[in-house]
Amino acid sequence: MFDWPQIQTTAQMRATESAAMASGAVSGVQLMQRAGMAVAGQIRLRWPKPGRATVLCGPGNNGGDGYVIARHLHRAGWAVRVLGLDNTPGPDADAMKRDWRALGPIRPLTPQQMSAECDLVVDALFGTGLTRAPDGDIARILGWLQGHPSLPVVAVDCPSGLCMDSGRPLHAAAPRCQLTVAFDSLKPGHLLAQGPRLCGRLVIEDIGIAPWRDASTLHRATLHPGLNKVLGKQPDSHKYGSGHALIVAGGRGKGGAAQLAAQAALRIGAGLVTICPPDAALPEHAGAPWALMRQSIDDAADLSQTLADPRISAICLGPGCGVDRAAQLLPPLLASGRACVLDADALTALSEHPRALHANCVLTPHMGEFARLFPDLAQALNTPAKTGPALSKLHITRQAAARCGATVLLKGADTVMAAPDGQAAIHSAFDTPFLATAGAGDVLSGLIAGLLARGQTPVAAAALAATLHSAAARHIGPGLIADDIPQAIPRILRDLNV
Ligand SMILES: NC(=O)C1=CN([C@@H]2O[C@H](COP(=O)(O)OP(=O)(O)OC[C@H]3O[C@@H](n4cnc5c(N)ncnc54)[C@H](O)[C@@H]3O)[C@@H](O)[C@H]2O)[C@@H](O)CC1
Ligand SMILES: Nc1ncnc2c1ncn2[C@@H]1O[C@H](COP(=O)(O)OP(=O)(O)O)[C@@H](O)[C@H]1O
Ligand SMILES: [K+]
Repeated sequence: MFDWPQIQTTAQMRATESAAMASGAVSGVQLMQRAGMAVAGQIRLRWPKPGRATVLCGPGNNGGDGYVIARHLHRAGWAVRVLGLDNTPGPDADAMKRDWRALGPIRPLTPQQMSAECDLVVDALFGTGLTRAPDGDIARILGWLQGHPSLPVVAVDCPSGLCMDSGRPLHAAAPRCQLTVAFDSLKPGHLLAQGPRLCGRLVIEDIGIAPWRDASTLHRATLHPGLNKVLGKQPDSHKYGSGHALIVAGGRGKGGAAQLAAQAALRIGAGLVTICPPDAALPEHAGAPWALMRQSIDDAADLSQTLADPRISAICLGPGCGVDRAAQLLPPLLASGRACVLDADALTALSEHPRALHANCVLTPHMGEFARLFPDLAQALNTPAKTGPALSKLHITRQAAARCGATVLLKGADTVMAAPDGQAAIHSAFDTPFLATAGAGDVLSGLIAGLLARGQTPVAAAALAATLHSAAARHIGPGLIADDIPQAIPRILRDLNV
C-alpha cells in the first residue's frame, strides 16, 4: 500500500530468515553478526565516547546478538560486562558466545551482578522467541532495571518481556528503553499498545534478508514523500473527477460535528461536498464555508432520491446525526452500495440494529463503540496477556472486518485499519495525545469520506486519513481544537509537495 513500510509478524520474520538461509545466500551466523554489528553501530553513533556497558544475554539467538554486540563494543574501547546463562544455545548463538569468551568472562545472569556503575545496559534477553512471561532471575533483573530508570537501556529487537506481535508486555517489568534496534522490518508490537512507549526511539536495521520477505498484507501508515502522487491532482482535472461527498448532519443544535467532517472532506480535495441536515436545521448551516453546498435530507426517501445521482461518490453518516436518524438512513445508504463512512451515532444504530454491510463501508469506532459492535473481540483483548503471540488490536480489527464484511478503523493512539480481505495498516501516533479532544473523530471521518469520494479504496482512504489527521495535529500541537485540523491540512499537503 503506497510503498508504506511492511510490517512482519514474528512468524513471518522467522519464515523470512529461514528462506534467506535456505537459499544459501546467507548463514545464521552471518545474520547474527550483521544484527549484532548493527546494534553496536547504533550505540556507537549515539554514545560516541566509549563508556561502561552491561550486556544481558538471554538463552537464545537474541542472546547470541548480545555476544556479538559485546565483542564490537569491547573492540571500540568500551568496558563491557557480559551477563549470560550457563547453557548451550543454538549453534549460531553458541559460536558467538565462544567468540566473546575469548575476550572476556560471562558472569551469571542474576540481579546480584547488576550494578548502577555503568553507562548503558544492552537488553539481549528475549526477542521474537518470547512465548511466556520471564521468571526467576531474569524477571528479577527486569525488576532491577525498573528500579533504575535513569540507566539507559538499548533493546535488541525489542524490550524483553514485550510481545512483538501485540505490543503487550507479558511481564509487568518489561524495560522502558531509550533505543530499540530491530531487524529487517517493523513488527506489530513496535507500534501497538505499550510497544512505542517501551521501545523508545526505534531503528530498523537492514540485515540483507528483504528479498526473502513474505509478501506482507500489513503496512505502517506513515507520511512519506511518495504520497504527493496519491494526493495530487492532474492539471486538467475537473471537480467531478475528484468526486462528490455527502455529509449527513443532525437536527437543530447538532450540526457542528457534520460541519467538521464536511470541512475536512473539502480540505482533502473532494471535488464537491454537500452537507445534509434535516430541513428544520438547514438555516444553521447558512454561513461559511461558502464552498460547502447544502441540501436538506429529512428521511430515508429523501436520501434514496439524493443517491439516485451517480456523481455522489461517498457519504459520511454518524457525526452528530442522532441515533434514530442514523438508524432511519442506514437502509437506503447501505442499499445504494455507495462508499460510505459510518461513525459515531451510525455505529450505535448498527449495534442496536445490526445490518448487512458491504466492502465499500468504513466503520470508524473508538474502543467503546467497537466494544458495543464486537463485544466478544473487545473482551478478548481485555483479558491479560500471558503467552505470546498475544492477541492484539490488529487481530481483533482484522477479525471484525472479516466478520462484518467492511473496513474497520479502530481509533486510539495506535490506530488500526483492516479490510475484509486481510489488508491492514497500523498508524501509531503516541506523540499527539492532544488529539483526544471533542470533534477530532468527526474530522477523521470527513477526511476518509473525502478520500473515498476521490476514489481511494476503503482501507487506503482510512489509512491515509489517519496519517494526515495526526500529521495535522502534530503541526498544530498542544492547544489543538478539532476545528484547527481541517485548516492545517493544506500545510501538510504543501509539505508533501502535493
Ligand atoms: N534466526 C536468525 O537467524 C536471527 C535471529 N536474530 C535474533 O534472534 C532472536 C530470536 O531468537 P530465538 O528464536 O532464539 O528467541 P529468543 O532469543 O527471543 O528467545 C530464546 C528462547 O527462549 C525461550 N523462551 C521464550 N520465552 C521464555 C521465557 N519467558 N523464559 C525462558 N525462556 C523463554 C524460547 O524457547 C526461545 O526460543 C531475534 O529476536 C533476533 O534478536 C538475529 O540474530 C538475526 C538473525
Ligand atoms: N491519546 C491519543 N493519542 C493520539 N491520538 C488519539 C488519542 N486519543 C484519541 N486519538 C485520536 O483522536 C481521534 C478521536 O476520535 P473520537 O474518539 O471519535 O473523538 P470524538 O468523537 O470526540 O470526535 C481519533 O482519530 C483517535 O485516533
Ligand atoms: K531484547
